Amino acid sequence: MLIVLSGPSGVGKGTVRQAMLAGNYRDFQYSVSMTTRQKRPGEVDGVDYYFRTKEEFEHEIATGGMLEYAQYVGNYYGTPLKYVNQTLDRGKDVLLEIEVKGAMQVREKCPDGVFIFLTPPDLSALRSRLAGRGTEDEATIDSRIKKAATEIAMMENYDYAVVNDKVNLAVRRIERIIESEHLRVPRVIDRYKGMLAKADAVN
Ligand SMILES: Nc1ncnc2c1ncn2[C@@H]1O[C@H](COP(=O)(O)OP(=O)(O)OP(=O)(O)O)[C@@H](O)[C@H]1O
Ligand SMILES: Nc1nc2c(ncn2[C@@H]2O[C@H](COP(=O)(O)O)[C@@H](O)[C@H]2O)c(=O)[nH]1
Repeated sequence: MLIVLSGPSGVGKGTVRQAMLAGNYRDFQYSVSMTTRQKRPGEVDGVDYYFRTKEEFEHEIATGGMLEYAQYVGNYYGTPLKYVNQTLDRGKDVLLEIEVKGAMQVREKCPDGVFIFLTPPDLSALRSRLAGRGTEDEATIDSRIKKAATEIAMMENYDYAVVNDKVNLAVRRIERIIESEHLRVPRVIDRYKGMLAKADAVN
């Protein structure tokens, strides 16, 4: 199952994902994105992002290497296609943490994905989270907050909205969504088809 988690910058997507991976629900693989933005202190290439030049990123786009991509506050961000395909083929859930324009491209290509929008309790919480993170200057925080309003207006295109008031509560809400999505009859039938195909191959 492809799980897409969006929400304005600073809402806490990365924090919630890390809390999920540190807790009981770890049954998904995180897709590391590619970006042309500068590495922040402590970020590691291949772990936080694949940090690439604009030319390298554009080469990936031109050669069909991206599932989706978008420009966000002056930089490219995108999802490498190969990892997503390989991981889904292995029967694992994949989590994408991406902004709204990219998510809508994924919606077109993978309509049976699960699209979750993480919202802040209010815009002032968003600003104080971004400021508290200390990774952007004041002007960049302003650009990101400005973008947040249009991003929140895109929420109607998602399947679920989750408020990130408290990290542990947001984690629980997302886990419940994933668990019940796994029980949807078309997905269960798909899993049975896979099992039956394997049994046929053995007999
Ligand atoms: N529920 C919460 N309550 C208070 N602070 C939070 C909460 N969730 C996250 N934060 C804090 O908000 C800041 C931004 O969180 P985080 O980096 O996870 O956001 P993000 O949505 O992944 O941002 P970006 O899209 O820019 O990567 C961090 O300092 C984090 O510790
Ligand atoms: N469309 C995509 N958006 C992405 C991807 N990876 C991250 N993002 C989003 O970009 C902004 C800014 O991120 P930051 O790390 O510079 O704070 C944020 O909304 C991310 O979710 C991607 O692969 N595709």
